[in-house]
Amino acid sequence: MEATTFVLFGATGDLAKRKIYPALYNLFIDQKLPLSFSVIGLGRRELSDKAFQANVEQSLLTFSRREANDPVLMENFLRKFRYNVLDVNRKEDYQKLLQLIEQQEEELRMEPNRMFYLSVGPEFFETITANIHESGLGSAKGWKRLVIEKPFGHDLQSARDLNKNLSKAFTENEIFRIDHYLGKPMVQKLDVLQQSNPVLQALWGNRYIANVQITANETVGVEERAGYYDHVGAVRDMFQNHMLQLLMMLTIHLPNNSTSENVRFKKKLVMDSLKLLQKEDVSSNVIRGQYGEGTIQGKPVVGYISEPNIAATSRNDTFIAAKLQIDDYFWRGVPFYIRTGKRMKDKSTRIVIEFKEPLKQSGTAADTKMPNLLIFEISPNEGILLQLNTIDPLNKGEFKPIHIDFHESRDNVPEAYENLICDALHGDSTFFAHWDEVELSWQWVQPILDAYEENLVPLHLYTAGTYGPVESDELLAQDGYHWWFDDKSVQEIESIKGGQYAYHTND
Ligand SMILES: NC(=O)C1=CN([C@@H]2O[C@H](COP(=O)(O)OP(=O)(O)OC[C@H]3O[C@@H](n4cnc5c(N)ncnc54)[C@H](OP(=O)(O)O)[C@@H]3O)[C@@H](O)[C@H]2O)C=CC1
Ligand SMILES: O=C1O[C@H](COP(=O)(O)O)[C@@H](O)[C@H](O)[C@H]1O
Repeated sequence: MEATTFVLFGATGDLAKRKIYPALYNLFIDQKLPLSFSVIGLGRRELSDKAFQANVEQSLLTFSRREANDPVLMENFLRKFRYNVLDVNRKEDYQKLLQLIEQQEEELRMEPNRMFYLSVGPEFFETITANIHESGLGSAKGWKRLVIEKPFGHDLQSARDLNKNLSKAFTENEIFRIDHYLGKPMVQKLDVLQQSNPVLQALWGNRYIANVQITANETVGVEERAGYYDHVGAVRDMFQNHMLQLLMMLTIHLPNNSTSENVRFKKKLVMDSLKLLQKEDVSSNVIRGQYGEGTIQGKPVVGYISEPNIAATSRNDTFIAAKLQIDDYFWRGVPFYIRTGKRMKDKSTRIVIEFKEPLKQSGTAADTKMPNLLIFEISPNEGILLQLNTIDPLNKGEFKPIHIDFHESRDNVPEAYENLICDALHGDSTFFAHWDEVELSWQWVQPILDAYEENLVPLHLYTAGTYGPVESDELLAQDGYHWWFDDKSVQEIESIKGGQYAYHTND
């Protein structure tokens, strides 16, 4: 891998500590970092290199999933880290940074390849990229890359404005927009599973699939992020990015040995085919919710408007469920139900594919028969489960669902940030959000934002520790379906199977 200077804006922040340093450390242990690699951490506070390295070490001890107690390994890793004070608004700080980088590249005989990672608030993105451009930091002979964290805009117009400004300093091929759901190992496997298994390939589309359910439930509430979250809500925080990315990754049809260009092109096709909602239709296709007080894992929790720094009058959404339709050859007629919420009963991100029931449709008595389900467990557990029907040996004539279940041990699963940083170091943008799809995602979400703004969609209060407002069940019920793995469906299956079915986990 090519020599790289990893220039980290926001090196003293929360994301750097919790995700970026542990990811770099794991890549280092697995020998996936370039041999010639150095990190320059940036922030306003004064820190010596030693103090910075001590902070990095502390974050590894706290957050790394791997052992961080081998002193030699640790020393070798920390030696790669240096710190430099930089205020994003001070032009002279960029000149000092340029000198430091050039000096280091010369000392270490490194090619001038620079990866600029913006782990700072989005309000700084345009200032930083303009200064990288003007200062000459981005003009070296090697390659340059920009890694940015969501949010990529606040609505369609602001996303377009942001992109226009970033494009003045970096080309689209140089911009790596992180959506950490695209780094989750199961999400990265979705296309391979489809491409390399004819049994799945043959079933992939509207001929056999009745509906698809994509869920990302969290048990946590707003935590200490009121300032951010109360302005974005579930629709911007999770739906516009993570949830639509899951939809794209599941539904694209890729050729064998596809490239990042193929992925980008096919994702755009999916988003282009997504039926747009009119503002007036939002209330019949989208359920907006906000959590009230309740109990999570036996502990009482307050409602959203009683959380610290949230106004008692806040109408912010903490839950969204929506019905989407892809109007193309493969998916026409298959409803996609997507939901995500905070303070839900359990922590689970999963995709459930419910297959059509040919026996029921042809009028054959099959009351006890369950539909075939294919479930991709994305996190916190990773696995694939297939539900098939067989005959109950104790009660002939009755169907009994059986489960073919594969689960990956959590220890074997790399963190999303490891995968993504490794890909960015290789210049592979397959699992990053490309501008086309980001723009089309905002375009799809914009009528929802407008309808919320104009209060055209009711805000349903749901009890913390449940599966969201009952209205979200009705969204499926009107089409003859229900959410799988909520209490009702679990009981239904258990009553037939006579055993423990669900594998719910906690945050
Ligand atoms: N934390 C998380 O889990 C996630 C965060 N994100 C995104 O990542 C980004 C960073 O988030 P997070 O780490 O939580 O934020 P923090 O508030 O914890 O950190 C912000 C960082 O920015 C630096 N900073 C602030 N102002 C300036 C300035 N004027 N000049 C130079 N540096 C400055 C701070 O350093 P100093 O104070 O030393 O100047 C600090 O290192 C955001 O865009 C966020 O939306 C995305 C997903 C998850
Ligand atoms: O991006 C975000 O994701 C997290 C949920 O991520 P997960 O990997 O734990 O599923 C969410 O809590 C946060 O609000 C959002 O900004």
